[in-house]
Amino acid sequence: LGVKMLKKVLTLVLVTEPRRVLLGLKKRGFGEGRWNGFGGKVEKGETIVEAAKRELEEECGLVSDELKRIGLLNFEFVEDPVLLEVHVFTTSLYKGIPTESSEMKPEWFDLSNIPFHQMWPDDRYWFPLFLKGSKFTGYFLFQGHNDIIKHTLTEVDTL
Ligand SMILES: CSc1nc2ncnc(N)c2[nH]1
Repeated sequence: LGVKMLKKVLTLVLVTEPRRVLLGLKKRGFGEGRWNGFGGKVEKGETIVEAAKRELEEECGLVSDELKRIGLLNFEFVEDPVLLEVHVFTTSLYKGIPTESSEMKPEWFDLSNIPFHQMWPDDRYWFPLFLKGSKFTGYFLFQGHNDIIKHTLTEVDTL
């Protein structure tokens, strides 16, 4: 059996206002054409939270001092020996105006109108937990980028 060796630590930030959430349309690369949260890799010498704040500003121009940890998601792709460990954050406290970047085109979505058909398929599972304010941990095994062949998802009190 192929042993899953590599682990990539990534961040994902969901910016909310009372009745809407900010998502970014990925313009190129991994997840292109899907509405994503904002985030990316954790560089050497920065903490996970620092990375989340940096990526948020780089990808849509928003600066937030206060990110709240809400989830830990692990993704595996059967074709690829890298485990993605994604630290999920949310904030409603930020400065700036969502601005298109080379990576992302930001747009606000009403909470009753999340474009799940144009998002990563795992979102349908954990977004409802995020929207009701739960903390969660999950694991999703993908076949390609569209099919989830196995998953676990647990609401937790502490991460
Ligand atoms: C690789 S699986 C994945 N699900 C996601 N949901 C929302 N935003 C992302 N960047 C996501 N990546």
